[in-house]
Amino acid sequence: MCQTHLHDFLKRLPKCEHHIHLEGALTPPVLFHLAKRNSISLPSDDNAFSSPESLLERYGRFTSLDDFLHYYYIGMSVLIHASDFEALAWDYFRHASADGVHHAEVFFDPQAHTSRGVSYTTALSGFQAACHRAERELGITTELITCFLRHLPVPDCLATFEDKAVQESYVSCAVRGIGLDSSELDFPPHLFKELYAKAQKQGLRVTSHAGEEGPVEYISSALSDLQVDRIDHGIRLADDEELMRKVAAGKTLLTVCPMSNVVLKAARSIKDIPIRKFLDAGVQFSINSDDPAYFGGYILDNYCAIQEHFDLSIQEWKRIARAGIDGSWCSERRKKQILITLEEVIHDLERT
Ligand SMILES: Nc1ncnc2[nH]cnc12
Ligand SMILES: [Zn+2]
Repeated sequence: MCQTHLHDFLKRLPKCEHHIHLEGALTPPVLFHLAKRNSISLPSDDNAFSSPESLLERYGRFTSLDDFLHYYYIGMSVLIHASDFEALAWDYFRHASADGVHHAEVFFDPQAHTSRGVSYTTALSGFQAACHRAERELGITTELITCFLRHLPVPDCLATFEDKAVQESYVSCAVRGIGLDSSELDFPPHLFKELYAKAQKQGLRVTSHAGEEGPVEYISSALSDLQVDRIDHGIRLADDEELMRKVAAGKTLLTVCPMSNVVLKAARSIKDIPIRKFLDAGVQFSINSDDPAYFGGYILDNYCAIQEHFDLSIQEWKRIARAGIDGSWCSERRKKQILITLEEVIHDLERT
């Protein structure tokens, strides 16, 4: 198939996105606009903040996950009102829709907002408004996931989890599950055993970032200590063949983010991401954008980057799309609808 046809096929492929931090959809122009409107001063001792262009240029030189997180937490300090959160998420959903996303399970970081005096309800109500609009106007179904910041003390995470407004959002199913993100090294999953046990007891779905910068042992700890349904990133899984076979047999979904891994130096290049090993071992994975405003691309850019470096077959793409549907936390009815679209796209392609 020629490149134009392939790009068209990848665009039409119905996608489920499982690994996108809504705060990571904050582009430099929107960041500067909100800083001005909300009278938030950006660091004056860092030249990167002199203009949206210089900030974007700095994003191209991240040296590690922590180097990125420094800018990520400063960036989100401009989010104050529910309408800011709504505009941010809506901007993401419009891109996602153009890229062929049918279902999106999106992360946000409550502690990064409550710690600077913005209430959980403010952030949640803005995000929810955008989710409802995405369903109404774009036909994208959504689930919200609260991520806990692993660099903060465990008691902080537990207190946030137990907070009345947070609990209400779980009980009402406004939020479907929990995740664990931020600096990975030195913050192993087992520290959060109590949090995850509580979440599961309440019937929440659970996932965790593991094996992004951290070693493969963090993946086994997330599986055994936290009993996660999914692993976010998980590229270090290829370092342990036995665990890789176990993950494949258990059909645990990895939410892989290729462009993120290269930009944050978790992988030297796209070709070093173990896509071929995962396919050969039968590991289920989806392809995601992580923080699209920071890593230079949305979900379709990530699909195209994988195609460019691995030259996958139509049937391999079908397997990836199918794994994304199976590993989603939406209803069985919704999964069936997306599956039908997938069959139609493949059928159309095979006819031409
Ligand atoms: N790639 C990533 N890893 C860990 N925490 C994050 N928060 C936002 N993006 C992240
Ligand atoms: Zn992430």
